[in-house]
Amino acid sequence: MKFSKDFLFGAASASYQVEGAWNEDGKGVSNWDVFSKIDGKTYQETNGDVAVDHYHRYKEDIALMAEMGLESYRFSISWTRIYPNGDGELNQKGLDFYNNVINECLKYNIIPFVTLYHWDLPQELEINGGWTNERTLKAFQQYADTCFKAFGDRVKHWITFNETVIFSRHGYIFGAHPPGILNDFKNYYQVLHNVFLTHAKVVLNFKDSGYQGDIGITHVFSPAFPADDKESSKKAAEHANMFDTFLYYDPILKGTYPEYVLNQLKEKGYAFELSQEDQEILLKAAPLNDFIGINYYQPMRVIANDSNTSREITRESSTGGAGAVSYDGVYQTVKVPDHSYTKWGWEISPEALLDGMHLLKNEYGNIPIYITENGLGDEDPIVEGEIKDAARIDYIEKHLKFVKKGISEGLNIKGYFAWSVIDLLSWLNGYKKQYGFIYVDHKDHLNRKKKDSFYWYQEVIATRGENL
Ligand SMILES: C[C@@]1(C(=O)O)OC[C@H]2O[C@@H](O)[C@H](O)[C@@H](O)[C@H]2O1
Repeated sequence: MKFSKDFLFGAASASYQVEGAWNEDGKGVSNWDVFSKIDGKTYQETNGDVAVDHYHRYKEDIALMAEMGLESYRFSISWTRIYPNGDGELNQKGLDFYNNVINECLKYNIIPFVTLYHWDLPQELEINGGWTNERTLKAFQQYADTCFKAFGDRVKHWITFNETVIFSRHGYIFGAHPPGILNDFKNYYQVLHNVFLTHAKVVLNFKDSGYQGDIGITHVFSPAFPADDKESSKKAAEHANMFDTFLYYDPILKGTYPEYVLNQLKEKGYAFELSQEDQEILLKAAPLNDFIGINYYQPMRVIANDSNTSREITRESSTGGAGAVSYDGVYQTVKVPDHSYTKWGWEISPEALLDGMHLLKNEYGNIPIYITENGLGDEDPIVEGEIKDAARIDYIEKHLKFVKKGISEGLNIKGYFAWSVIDLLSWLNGYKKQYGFIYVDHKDHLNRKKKDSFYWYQEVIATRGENL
C-alpha cells in the first residue's frame, strides 16, 4: 500500500536553531540570543549566533530539499525579525527574508508549513514578564496577524506554538530555558493558560478575518504507560497523562481543562486565573482548529515515585532521557528491559506512537493529525567521508510503518515531518546531537553533505512509501 497522494512527506527546522544572522538586517535580540550566552546554560557554550547559516544559505538548503523530493518544509519565523522588540516598529527586511524563503519553497512546489513561535521570544518582552505579561499575549496576536497578512496568500498551513510544555516547564520549573526560573509552579501553570488562551484568540482572528488555509498548534506527544502491572504504576501513568497530555490537548481541542488537574492545582495553590470570558474563548476556538500537530519521539514508561525522591535539576536531566522524576514528583520514568534506546536515553517505540494516536482519537475524535516532528538524535558515523546514518533510516522507517498502519486503521494522519531537515543547533546538546538528512560540516565552512538517509527518504517519497 502507498501513502495517499495528499499525504505530506516533510521535514522541519526552527529559526533559532538554523538561521544564525542573529543581529542582521534589523533583527531584534531574542531571549535565546541572551540566554545561550549565560555560562553553563548550553552544551559547550554553543549558541545560535551563526547556527548553520540558513539565513544566508536558504536557497542552497531549499534546493537540496527539492532534490530530496520534499513535499513540505516546516520552518519557524523569528518574531524578532518581524518585530525587533516584539511589538511597535515593524522590520521590513524581516518580512523580505521570509517572503524569499516562502517563494523559494514554492519555486520547487514545496509547501511551506509555518510555525509562528518556536521558543525565541523577543528579549524586550521576556524582561517584562514574558508569557506572564498581557503585553506579550497582545504582541503575539499582532505578530501573528502581521504574518497572516504578509504571507497568507502563499502560506496555507500555520502552527501557532511549538511544544508549549517545553518552553513553559523548562522556563519556569527546570530553569533550562529562558527566563531560567526554578520551581515557579504557579507561573508555569499561568503561562500554560496564557499561551492556550492566546492560541484560541489567534485562531478566532484567523477564521473571523477570512484568512484561507489551516491553523493548529503543535504539542509534545509522549503518552505515558505503566512500566509494570502494579496498581501504583497504573495510577502514576493516569496522572502523567493528565498532567502531560490532557492538560495540553484538552484546552485546545475541547476548550476545557481536565477537572482532575484543576482540582489538584486548587488544592496546591497553583490555580491559574481562568475567567468566564477565557473559558468562552477556549470553547469557541476549540472546534475551529484544523489539525493537531504532534511531536513524537518516545513514550513515557512510568512508576509511582514512592521513594519521594525529588528531581535533580541539571541541564543533562532536562534533555529528555528516561529515568527522571517528574517535575511534580508524583511519578518517575524508567527504562524498560529489552526495549531499545537512543544515545540520549530516549526509548525507540513506534508501537507506542500508534497506541498513543488511538488514545488521542478516543479522546478528541478523528481530528486531522500532522506528525510535525519525529526523528533520531544521534552522533552519525562518518566512513570515508560519507555519513552512514543507518540508525536514523531504521528509526524513521519503523515509525513510518506504524504511521501507515495507523492510517489503515482509520487514523486521520495527514503528514509526517522528520526532525530535522538539516543538522542544526540543539538547544541543550549543541551541535553534537544530529537529526538531519543533510550533514553540516562545522570544520569546513558549514558545507552541506547529503547523508545516506537523504537518499533513503528521497526513495520513500518517490515511491510514496510503497515498500515500507
Ligand atoms: C530537546 C530536543 C533535542 O535536542 O533532542 O528534542 C527533539 C527536538 O524537539 C524540537 O521541538 C526542538 O526544537 C529540537 O531542538 C529538538 O529538541
